[in-house]
Amino acid sequence: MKTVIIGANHAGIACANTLLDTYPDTEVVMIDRNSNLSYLGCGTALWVGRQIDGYENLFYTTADNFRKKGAKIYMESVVSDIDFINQVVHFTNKAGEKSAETYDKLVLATGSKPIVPNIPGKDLDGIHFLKLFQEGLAVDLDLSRDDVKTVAVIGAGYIGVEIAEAAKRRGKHVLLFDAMPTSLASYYDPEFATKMDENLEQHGISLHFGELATEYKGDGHVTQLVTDKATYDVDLVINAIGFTANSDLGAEHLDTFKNGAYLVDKHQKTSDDSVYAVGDCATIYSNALDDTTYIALATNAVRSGIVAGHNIGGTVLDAIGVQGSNGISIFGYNMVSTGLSVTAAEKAGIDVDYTDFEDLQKPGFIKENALVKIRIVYEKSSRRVIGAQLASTEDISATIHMFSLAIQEHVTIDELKLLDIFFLPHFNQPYNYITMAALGAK
Ligand SMILES: Cc1cc2nc3c(=O)[nH]c(=O)nc-3n(C[C@H](O)[C@H](O)[C@H](O)COP(=O)(O)OP(=O)(O)OC[C@H]3O[C@@H](n4cnc5c(N)ncnc54)[C@H](O)[C@@H]3O)c2cc1C
Ligand SMILES: NC(=O)c1ccc[n+]([C@@H]2O[C@H](COP(=O)([O-])OP(=O)(O)OC[C@H]3O[C@@H](n4cnc5c(N)ncnc54)[C@H](O)[C@@H]3O)[C@@H](O)[C@H]2O)c1
Repeated sequence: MKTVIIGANHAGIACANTLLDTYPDTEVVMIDRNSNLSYLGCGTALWVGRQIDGYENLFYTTADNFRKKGAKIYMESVVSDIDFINQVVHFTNKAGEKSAETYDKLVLATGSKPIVPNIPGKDLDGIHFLKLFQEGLAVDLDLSRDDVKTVAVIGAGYIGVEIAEAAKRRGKHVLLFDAMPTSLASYYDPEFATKMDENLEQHGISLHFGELATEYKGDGHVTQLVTDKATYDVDLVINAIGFTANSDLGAEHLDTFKNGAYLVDKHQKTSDDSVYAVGDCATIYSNALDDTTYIALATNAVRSGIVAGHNIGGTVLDAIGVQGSNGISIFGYNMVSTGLSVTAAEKAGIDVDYTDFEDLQKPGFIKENALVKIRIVYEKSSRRVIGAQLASTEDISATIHMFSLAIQEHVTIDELKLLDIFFLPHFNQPYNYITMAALGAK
């Protein structure tokens, strides 16, 4: 059995490792257009903001590691065409040489691409995206220039907020724009997102929400950003208005979701029996929505790669769906969420209620202590938990995993009320915030 994997980043790597480690008789061929693989984009803001020493440790494997395991791997090779009928992948290397590989099974792991704001001036110099390692390098280099004083970040989602913090840490004047009225609006309800907004403002970031960029101006290099409200002098722009699936290769042959992602089943199989799709180029099943959706996260990429690897290798393994669990930590303020916010649930047509609670993490007699804010979202009719949000300067990150499992297992808000949660003053209160929030549910 010969498997060709197009895309050797997180999803493709997870699939290749599963096949190579568990099914040694499988022949694996990997093809990627990039010169590097396994870059953890989550570290870009950390090294650009000088919170870690450098980017070297943000790569967790190499092409040679795959060669050692017996795979054939082509880097800097762009797949231009797939003959799905004869099962052949055509690609071209950096030197312009054309090659082809036949397959028994094909894995599409081509990931995502940043959405480009289609406005005048978008091709000026000094306008960046932040998907690839190389793009992080370019931003880092520009931030090192003394004449770059003002940075505009378009999009206050995860990438935008993280890179705004990084640019501020590099001493720049930072303007952060979003079409929505708050930052992080896709992940948190306004009661939580505004806490992050206060945090950003307290650290000197200038917020421009509900404001749309309409034009970039400059003579070769960007010097001004025009929005529907004002014109700003800027030296650098970073676009971060979301990702969409990179699915051009198979879009005509395979069934796709509304954003173009390949529609996959529980085995990561597409509408073609020989073709699987994993990671950001594929759909994913949301247990909160109880429906197919699109969530671009490295965590989902890895899990879906493992599922495809086992099914191709011969072990039937069903994907169990995801909750879209996520987290962010900005200037020491931590926020985590899973499932749906009230806003997202309403948008999806789910009738929900929610319960909020806020208290110190630990008993008052403990000095190192901080407020924790929690919201649990549940469906009115079934009372199943479908979302949770937490915010604190304490590390509350592990709590969200429990809510992720609760959503996956259809736990109701009433079942959470008397859940056995341990108490130790070093960690939490006897009347801890999860129990108190659950008990407060209508
Ligand atoms: C700045 C940043 C921070 C992030 N932080 C987090 C985080 O903290 N947590 C989290 O869970 N997620 C995070 N993400 C999202 C995460 O990086 C993506 O979800 C993840 O990279 C998806 O992995 P993937 O392998 O599916 O796709 P990709 O990483 O997009 O990889 C696709 C691969 O396919 C190759 N390819 C595409 N087309 C072709 C072609 N025609 N021929 C050959 N090769 C091709 C590409 O070169 C690439 O290597 C972040 C992303 C960014 C950009
Ligand atoms: N900490 C993490 O887990 C982490 C970190 C970085 C990236 N990621 C993932 O990578 C993917 C891409 O991140 P992202 O930040 O680009 O996307 P995102 O979806 O997190 O945020 C995009 C933001 O852009 C805004 N927006 C959309 N169109 C706009 C427009 N025309 N003008 C102004 N604002 C506009 C949206 O309201 C949204 O707030 C996401 O799936 C994200 O979850 C995750």
